[in-house]
Amino acid sequence: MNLLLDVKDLSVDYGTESEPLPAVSQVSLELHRGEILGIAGESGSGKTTLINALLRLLRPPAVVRSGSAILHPSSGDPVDLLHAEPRALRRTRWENTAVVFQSAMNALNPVSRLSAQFTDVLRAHRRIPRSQARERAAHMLRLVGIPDGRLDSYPHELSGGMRQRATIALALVCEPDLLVMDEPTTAVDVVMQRQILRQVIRLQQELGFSVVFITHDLSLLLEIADRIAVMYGGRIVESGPAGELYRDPRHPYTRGLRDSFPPLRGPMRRLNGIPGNPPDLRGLPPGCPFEPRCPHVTPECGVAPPELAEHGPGRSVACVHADDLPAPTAGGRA
Ligand SMILES: Nc1ncnc2c1ncn2[C@@H]1O[C@H](COP(=O)(O)OP(=O)(O)OP(=O)(O)O)[C@@H](O)[C@H]1O
Repeated sequence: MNLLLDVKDLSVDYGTESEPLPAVSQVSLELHRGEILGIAGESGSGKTTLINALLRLLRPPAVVRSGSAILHPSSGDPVDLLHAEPRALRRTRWENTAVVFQSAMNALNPVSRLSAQFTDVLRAHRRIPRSQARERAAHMLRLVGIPDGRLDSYPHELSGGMRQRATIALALVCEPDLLVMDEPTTAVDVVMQRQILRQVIRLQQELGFSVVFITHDLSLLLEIADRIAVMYGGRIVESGPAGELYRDPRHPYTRGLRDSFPPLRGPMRRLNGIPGNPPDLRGLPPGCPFEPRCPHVTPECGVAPPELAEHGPGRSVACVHADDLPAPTAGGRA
């Protein structure tokens, strides 16, 4: 089976009092083996809440209201990620799923040598002798360009970029099927950002895992992702093949997001921010959540939140104007 992760109608709220905050609403997505899925959206659009729900890392007051998330690992039975018992969950972590967080550079234990951090994880999940675990650690570090001589270094003895790469190598040490990366390049400069992206793509091609990559920067996703899902106000508002979605966004928010960041390749162009602020999730308008900021708003936008509907092969858009989106105004791009 080619499908690795199947998420259906996932909704997550914060707070259980009378007016909960709907951080993620009815999100459905599929991730195939060997695929890199990018999730983009402004701060507060629900990206982190979504992946924390999938990794079972949500803490109160977060509550999963509804939905399902099934992982189909390359070996073993499917895992119901939202309901797995703690033992099954422990097995799934590192073995099937791994995560690199926003603060990847600080994710390593500062008082433990790299070798110890790798062997601890390996010996908790594989019954292998320490010498073999050490060999595997050295191999993984070599894969991300860190020489054997650094195996016994402490994290503070490594440069920021090296720590970042070591964190990625550690996440991959048990050969997970799924690597989740939440803004892993936010803290590094653009040169290092590109190096890390290239490395992730190379590792992915070599080891064959799937990736969910979260960022607010759509142009960065164009470099790495096969498919992109754009979130706004806790919902997926557009998804599709990365190049197509970037070249021809059908949702005004996707267009705005694209035009807010400089492209990593090609000529410089004028940047246009999205006017207004992200929505207050406790007081969403009755119609499209993007309506108050949308340059193409018409009366029908205010009636009901548009459904995420299919628009051509592999593409879905939640906008009543997806088929007749006017050309961008001066300064923007076609
Ligand atoms: N612990 C919490 N309690 C209450 N509300 C929260 C909590 N964590 C997040 N939220 C709210 O949930 C919404 C979604 O937040 P989330 O962090 O998932 O978005 P995000 O897209 O990942 O943003 P960022 O890029 O800043 O991490 C936001 O409105 C946020 O304020």
